[in-house]
Amino acid sequence: MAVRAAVAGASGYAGGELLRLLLTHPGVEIGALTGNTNAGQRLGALQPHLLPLADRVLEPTTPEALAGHDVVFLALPHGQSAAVAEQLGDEVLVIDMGADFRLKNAADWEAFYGSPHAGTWPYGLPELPGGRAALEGSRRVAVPGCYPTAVSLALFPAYAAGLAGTEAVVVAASGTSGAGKSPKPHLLGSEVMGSMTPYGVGGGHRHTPEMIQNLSAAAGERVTVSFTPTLAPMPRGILATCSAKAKPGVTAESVRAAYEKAFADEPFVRLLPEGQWPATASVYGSNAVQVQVAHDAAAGRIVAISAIDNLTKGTAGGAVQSMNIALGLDETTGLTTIGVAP
Ligand SMILES: NC(=O)C1=CN([C@@H]2O[C@H](COP(=O)(O)OP(=O)(O)OC[C@H]3O[C@@H](n4cnc5c(N)ncnc54)[C@H](OP(=O)(O)O)[C@@H]3O)[C@@H](O)[C@H]2O)C=CC1
Ligand SMILES: CC(=O)N[C@@H](CCC(=O)OP(=O)(O)O)C(=O)O
Repeated sequence: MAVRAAVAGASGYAGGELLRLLLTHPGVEIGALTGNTNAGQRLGALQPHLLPLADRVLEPTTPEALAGHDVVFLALPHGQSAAVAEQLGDEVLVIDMGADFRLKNAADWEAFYGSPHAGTWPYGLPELPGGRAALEGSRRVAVPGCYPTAVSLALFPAYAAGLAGTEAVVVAASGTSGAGKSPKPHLLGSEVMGSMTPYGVGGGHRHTPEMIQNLSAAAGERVTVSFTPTLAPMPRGILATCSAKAKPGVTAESVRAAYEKAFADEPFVRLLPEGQWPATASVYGSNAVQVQVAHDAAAGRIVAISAIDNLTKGTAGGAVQSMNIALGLDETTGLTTIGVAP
């Protein structure tokens, strides 16, 4: 029997991508769709690509609208999820696509998000060591941020195998949908087209503590991350270029072997054949993650590169993958690794 799922934030980018995936998920029936300023609007006016839902009308995000569902997805801005979640019963599976429950350390949350910490939920990145076990049977899931998904998957094998030094350096380019749908002056078409710009430079980006949390857990010691995000003139996609010092004795073969072992049984992560490099175009609209790794012997560094679709594996696809695990469904149900080209 299908589970009934509500989506709060159905008018946004993350909510829209989630609905695109849920529409073809055989185990899900789509229930209430809620918004904020767009409550009362037809979904067809806001998400014209979701034709089967065009005549559904958005309700306001209230406990009454979200009641009576087996699963509630929260695709709301940071800081909005906790108040909604606490009105939902413990038996409902609540999947937060925002940041509210991702961090374990309250001081990190307060420093980067500037509000009291709401708590910590099981983290929705099954590929991390112990990741699946944390999600099985859970009724709460914190979906990772898009950059931490790309960066953690690129680097954790090197840390889990004890190959990498504790100071990681990451430069990642993201498509503009990562910033959400609400208008922002630096995201006007004429500002973004034909240009690339860094932002959040110097340790200021709120995804930094989340990457540190994941990589430190894999390493078993504190890892630091120097993270520079970059805005790229494309609607979707993240390309993360990550590196760390290679520990003494590391070779190209030992690095390759660690990555082959980490991803051997992963349905969504593809370690590319040597000489082939990840590309955002290859994962567009799919839940796939492309990874490649190299040992730069001259510089003494491990260089790992990943590509994801920020809206799919980076949020909505990751949310569906975690839902499947929490509900005991096949993890890949409703998800594809098949991209769109050209
Ligand atoms: N975009 C991305 O690549 C990723 C996004 N996420 C996370 O997903 C969440 C949603 O992001 P995204 O879809 O990009 O953002 P959008 O700005 O595109 O959408 C925000 C959604 O939240 C609703 N909303 C805004 N304020 C409130 C409120 N006070 N109460 C209830 N609903 C509200 C909006 O409704 P309305 O339009 O009706 O006002 C809209 O549906 C965020 O937490 C984001 O961090 C996570 C990973 C990647
Ligand atoms: C291009 C762009 O602006 N990206 C967003 C990341 C979006 C995301 O996935 O993160 P959250 O879920 O934590 O919001 C940013 O850098 O803030």
